[in-house]
Amino acid sequence: MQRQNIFHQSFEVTKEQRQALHGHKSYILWFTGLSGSGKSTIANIIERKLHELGISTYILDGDNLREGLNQNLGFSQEDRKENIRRTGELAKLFVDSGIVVITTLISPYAEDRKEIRKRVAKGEFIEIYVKCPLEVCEKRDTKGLYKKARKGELTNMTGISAPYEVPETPEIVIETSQYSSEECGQEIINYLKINDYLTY
Ligand SMILES: Nc1ncnc2c1ncn2[C@@H]1O[C@H](COP(=O)(O)OS(=O)(=O)O)[C@@H](OP(=O)(O)O)[C@H]1O
Ligand SMILES: Nc1ncnc2c1ncn2[C@@H]1O[C@H](COP(=O)(O)OP(=O)(O)O)[C@@H](O)[C@H]1O
Repeated sequence: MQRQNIFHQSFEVTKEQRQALHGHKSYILWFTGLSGSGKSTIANIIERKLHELGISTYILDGDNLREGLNQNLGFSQEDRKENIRRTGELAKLFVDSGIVVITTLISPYAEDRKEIRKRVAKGEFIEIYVKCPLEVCEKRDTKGLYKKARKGELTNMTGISAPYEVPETPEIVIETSQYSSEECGQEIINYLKINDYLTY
């Protein structure tokens, strides 16, 4: 990899100026959790609520990114690492553009999530652990993936044949087997309000 002839370019308009134009801060709402835990459902609710509050948002969804930007990646530990790294870099660019970016990747490895936290300024990485027991996710099985994994038709399935490392100190934990999706969404909005994330 040739990095020695690369020169970082700076431009006149700053992240802070873009944030001021939008009228709010920009940051990453990084959802992490098992397949079927509720990441996409809650992200959808959050985006709607933020949109109604006049906040500019964008969702980076794991499945959707794998259709394009990350289409050459599978589900080995190495590929997941690259998947998270690329998505983290993309999310960082969204933050620089002044937009609130919501990511909904399983992101099962603690180290990969920590790397992204290190790449952005303090307070710009809000880790949201979507907590839900494997048995509940498996019962939901909205995509039929757990069934396939149990039958041996799908390898490296998170929670079954690949690990999920629970976040140690996430900013927010939501329990989707205990509370309704609206209640979980509201909990995140409350966190953002209390911690002054909804204004500039
Ligand atoms: N083996 C295996 N394990 C887990 N998930 C699988 C697998 N194969 C396909 N899928 C589908 O891919 C979605 C997860 O992709 P991600 O990019 O979020 O995964 S990761 O963060 O790189 O671990 C995941 O989406 P969610 O169910 O929304 O989590 C599935 O739709
Ligand atoms: N409290 C809840 N929060 C989120 N999803 C819930 C909840 N209760 C039931 N569900 C259901 O669980 C499923 C979660 O699927 P999804 O949001 O696609 O999960 P993920 O993106 O983590 O794979 C959806 O069918 C949703 O309707």
